[in-house]
Amino acid sequence: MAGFIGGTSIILRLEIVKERTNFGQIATTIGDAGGDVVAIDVNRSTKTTTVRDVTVNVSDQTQHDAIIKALNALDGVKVVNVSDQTFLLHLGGKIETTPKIPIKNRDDLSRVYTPGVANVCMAIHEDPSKAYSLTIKRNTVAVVSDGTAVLGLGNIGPEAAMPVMEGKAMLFKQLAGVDAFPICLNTQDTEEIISIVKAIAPGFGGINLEDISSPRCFEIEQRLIEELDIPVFHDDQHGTAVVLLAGILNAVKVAGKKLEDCKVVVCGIGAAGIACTKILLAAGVKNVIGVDRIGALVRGEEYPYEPWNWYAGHTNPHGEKGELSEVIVNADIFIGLSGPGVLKVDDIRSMAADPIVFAMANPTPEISPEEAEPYVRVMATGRSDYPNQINNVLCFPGLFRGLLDCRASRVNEQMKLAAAKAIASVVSDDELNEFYIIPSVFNTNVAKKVREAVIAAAFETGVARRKSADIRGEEEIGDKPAGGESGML
Ligand SMILES: NC(=O)C1=CN([C@@H]2O[C@H](COP(=O)(O)OP(=O)(O)OC[C@H]3O[C@@H](n4cnc5c(N)ncnc54)[C@H](O)[C@@H]3O)[C@@H](O)[C@H]2O)C=CC1
Ligand SMILES: CC(=O)C(=O)O
Ligand SMILES: [Mg+2]
Repeated sequence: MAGFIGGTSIILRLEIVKERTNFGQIATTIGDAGGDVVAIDVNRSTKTTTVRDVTVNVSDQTQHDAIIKALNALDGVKVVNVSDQTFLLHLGGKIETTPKIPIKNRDDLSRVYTPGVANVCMAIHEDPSKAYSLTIKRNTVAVVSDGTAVLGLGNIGPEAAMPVMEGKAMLFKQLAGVDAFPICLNTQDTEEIISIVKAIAPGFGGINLEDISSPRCFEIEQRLIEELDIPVFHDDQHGTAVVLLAGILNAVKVAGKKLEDCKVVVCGIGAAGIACTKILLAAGVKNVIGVDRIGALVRGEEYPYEPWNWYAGHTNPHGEKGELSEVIVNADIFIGLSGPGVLKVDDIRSMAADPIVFAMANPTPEISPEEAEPYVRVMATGRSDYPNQINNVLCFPGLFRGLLDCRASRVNEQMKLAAAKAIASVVSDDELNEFYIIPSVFNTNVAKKVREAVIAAAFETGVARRKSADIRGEEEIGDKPAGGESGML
């Protein structure tokens, strides 16, 4: 098995000679090696042997290897096979296309396909806007990546990016009824990516750019916004920023801090770090310091990377210089969008009272909650296995549901701020506490509230292309598209 990141659940197929050992011994051996037995199934049994499938939670590759070694050393036990539940879940991919109507006979065939379909094609040819009512366009989003900044794993290529994009497509559908297609491109050339996305756009109601490294992601997004008439949204920038702001709005309430007075250190000044900084500045934060591998970004320095020159010119008002450990002193908030293990316990100890730490690098945060928790007031990560998951999944499903339903031409700042406030508002003041600053991904109110906020902002800012009366209510979220198109031919 390939090495794995983070905890996982493995299934061990064990052939056990009944006379030589018993299951108690096996369970003890697994436990002593650090594993947690969570399920046992009998696969087959004879008079002398039993084959059992034992599901075990393991925290890392070392523990995994230790368990196998200890079991193989037991008299009367043979490890026949080891499978990983996460890999099993990915076999054959995670999504499929399902027709909305069955083709039962020749008559159906002649309508959904040729010759009947030709009339529909010609109707769209005469009025291309009918693509919204007569094709899947009104409910589709392309999730486009080139595999260059996949989570925090880096440039791992388009094939390796597919599982993430399939996962995003699942979330789009389950949380907001949006049909999303994973599209991973075998090119890292900015112009080529722009031209490919423009070429595939006719079949889509929106474009979600994902895990494209900076600075190319900025130009790709900007050019596509200018050159396409459907909304284009780089999730790692804006989705992350929206959810970050939602979490910060609630975290400062818990910690009794005023956002505008906070000193904020952002580590990792790439796509997500820059967008998160921009939304914090827009929300009134005055003292943000950006830190990347070269240390704090300071006004007056010349950086080879253009976005950093902009960044340095708009942040760090007191010109603080140095490494993360130097500029984090007396900071109220740390935001990590860099990589694993960047933040140390001593860094947190040097922060102001009641520090807020958002270690958002995926899949391994800048510091583990176990290490940080004794020293922080509020701790959040991007992961689903800890409290306070700050992840763009809280934004993109509801945001695109809203964009598609009001047929917005673009995403603007007002929509992003409205979405952030909507997410924050799902946690009521009564519920708010250190371990619950952000709603769960499974809270169905999140996508509904984000959708409503986005639609309202789209109408206020004049980017909605449907009449408000044409848009049906929120009860549609999660089962089918909310667009009421029947009378629109
Ligand atoms: N929780 C969430 O919703 C999200 C989390 N992320 C995470 O944020 C991280 C960055 O993502 P992107 O901005 O898309 O990537 P990016 O490649 O555009 O930027 C990453 C930046 O972090 C810097 N960096 C890396 N290691 C560093 C270190 N040890 N010290 C200081 N700076 C360091 C890099 O130099 C680069 O400027 C990834 O781990 C990603 O998983 C990104 C988007 C959403
Ligand atoms: C969550 C996400 O989009 C990322 O880590 O890249
Ligand atoms: Mg991403």
